[in-house]
Amino acid sequence: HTGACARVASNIYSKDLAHRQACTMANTIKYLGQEEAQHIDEELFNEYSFSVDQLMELAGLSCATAVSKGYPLQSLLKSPPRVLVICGPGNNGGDGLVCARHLKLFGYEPSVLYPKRPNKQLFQNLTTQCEKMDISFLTEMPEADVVDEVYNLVVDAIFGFSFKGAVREPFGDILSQLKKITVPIASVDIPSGWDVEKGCPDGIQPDMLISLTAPKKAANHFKGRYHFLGGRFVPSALEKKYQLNLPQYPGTDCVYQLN
Ligand SMILES: NC(=O)C1=CN([C@@H]2O[C@H](COP(=O)(O)OP(=O)(O)OC[C@H]3O[C@@H](n4cnc5c(N)ncnc54)[C@H](OP(=O)(O)O)[C@@H]3O)[C@@H](O)[C@H]2O)[C@@H](O)CC1
Ligand SMILES: [K+]
Repeated sequence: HTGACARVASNIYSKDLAHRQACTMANTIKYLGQEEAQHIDEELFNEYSFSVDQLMELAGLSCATAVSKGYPLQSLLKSPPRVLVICGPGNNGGDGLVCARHLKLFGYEPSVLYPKRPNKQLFQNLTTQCEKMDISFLTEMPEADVVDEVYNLVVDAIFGFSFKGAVREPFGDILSQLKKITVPIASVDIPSGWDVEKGCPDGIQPDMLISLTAPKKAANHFKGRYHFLGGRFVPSALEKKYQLNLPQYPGTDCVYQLN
């Protein structure tokens, strides 16, 4: 009888343990490897028929929203509320252009540095939209001391999850200036120059990271103050397939603060 009770108890215990483990798993957001991030990206476009413009708009809006939460207008030390947005040659740079446009609508004064522009209609359109909204485009990267003097923060939209290998110019020079600045850096999806999975101990050290769709493994090495999740566009079937375990975004918000 005692043995039966113990067996029942241990059965209950192991079921309880399994349940708790499942709950813990369910609550643990997945950090993606580079290939997995690229597969999800392809699936969103090919299987779910989203267009790049759609997802980029939501991604860029998430970034501007996260910036406005971490660095509200009234908290900025320098007036006018200038922000430097640095855009790279791929979709991460496109997110930056969208982010700049929303920052302008939120009352910030963004300036964009966009040194390597792809010859694609989407990026030309995003550039025109910014120009028509009186967002200035810089012709070269300011020195670190000028950045510190003029801008309240820098949005790093240089490289995202497709970055590989040694940094090529002009981005090497830009990243070396960013390592010297003291104003905060808000990185879009991945701190630029970091290996997407392993990070980069001597790379830039952003104060904010906005992970899009789901964090990438590099986010394990992020030491800044604010980690936001953005890109609230993942259909639940896709989330289940990749076991992303995304948290519930509050209400209608487009960002979720992870820490
Ligand atoms: N589904 C999602 O989650 C969504 C993702 N979105 C966003 O897209 C981002 C991924 O975009 P992506 O794939 O276009 O690549 P990205 O990382 O911007 O960079 C590629 C560019 O960088 C270049 N390059 C690479 N290595 C280099 C090096 N060492 N040194 C110098 N250059 C280098 C490379 O040049 P190439 O090799 O072609 O010469 C290419 O031009 C993702 O992180 C997120 O922000 C949202 O917009 C929408 C939904
Ligand atoms: K980035």
